[in-house]
Amino acid sequence: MSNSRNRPPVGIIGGTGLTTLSGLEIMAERPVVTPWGQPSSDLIEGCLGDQAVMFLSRHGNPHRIPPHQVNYRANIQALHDAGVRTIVGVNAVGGIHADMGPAHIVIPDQIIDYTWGRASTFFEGELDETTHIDFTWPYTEEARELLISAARDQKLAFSDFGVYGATQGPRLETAAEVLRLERDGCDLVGMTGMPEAALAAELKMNYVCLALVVNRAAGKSDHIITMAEIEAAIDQGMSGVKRILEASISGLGALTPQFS
Ligand SMILES: CSC[C@H]1O[C@H](OP(=O)(O)O)[C@H](O)[C@@H]1O
Ligand code: HPA
Repeated sequence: MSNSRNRPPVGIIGGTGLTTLSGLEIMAERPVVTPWGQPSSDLIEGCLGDQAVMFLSRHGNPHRIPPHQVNYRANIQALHDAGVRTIVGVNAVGGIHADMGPAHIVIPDQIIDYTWGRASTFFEGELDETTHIDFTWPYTEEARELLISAARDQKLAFSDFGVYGATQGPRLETAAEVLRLERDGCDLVGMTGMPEAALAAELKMNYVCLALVVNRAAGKSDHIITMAEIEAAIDQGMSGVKRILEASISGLGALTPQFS
């Protein structure tokens, strides 16, 4: 049996409400620069149980980088170059689907990208050839199954499906925009799911999203969205997200890399 501490580290990108990862046994904190510039935070190298982990804070630590200004390319490249082959993107989202209310956990299976103007590919500039990756299934199914079985074992309220609509932000949506997202088939709305997932796919990395609903999407409740409501849902739900990470991390570390 392979020693899990010798396996490639699993990358965890923490979002809103997960700027640091409690429970992580920290070994080193590495400032990194990539050809695309600086990632959002230092890479925190540590262990979760017996599995090596590289943690990166998407909005920086402290949380200061808005979703449209995250350097997604630097974040994914930094994790790739640190040996990561599987990434879990943790996301706070608004719930559109009626069953996806605050503190509900979702492991989505699809994305629709509504973002614009973001540096969204590694394949540009002086190229020898054009590259069009397949992106039919944006999340690695084996990784999704590991999160789903961990959520089930932990007896958490969760959904094993969902279409993540990635909006530009940083403002929240109008009620009409959410109705349009719903007509399009979106169950969740967030601002950071893209281009993060596509960039990981371009570098042939396994990628999966672990989403925590922190509010009902605009127009889907009888009140406007407040930061107090979002913080309360994070307080209520983030412990479940961490339990899923802890319970699945060893399996994630053992996933077959798409490259060596
Ligand atoms: C009102 S909170 C919005 C903020 O939270 C989500 O971030 P992340 O996906 O990094 O957890 C959302 O995408 C926005 O950036
Ligand atoms: O309602 C939302 N919309 C977009 N992004 C979000 N992130 C958390 N909640 C939301």
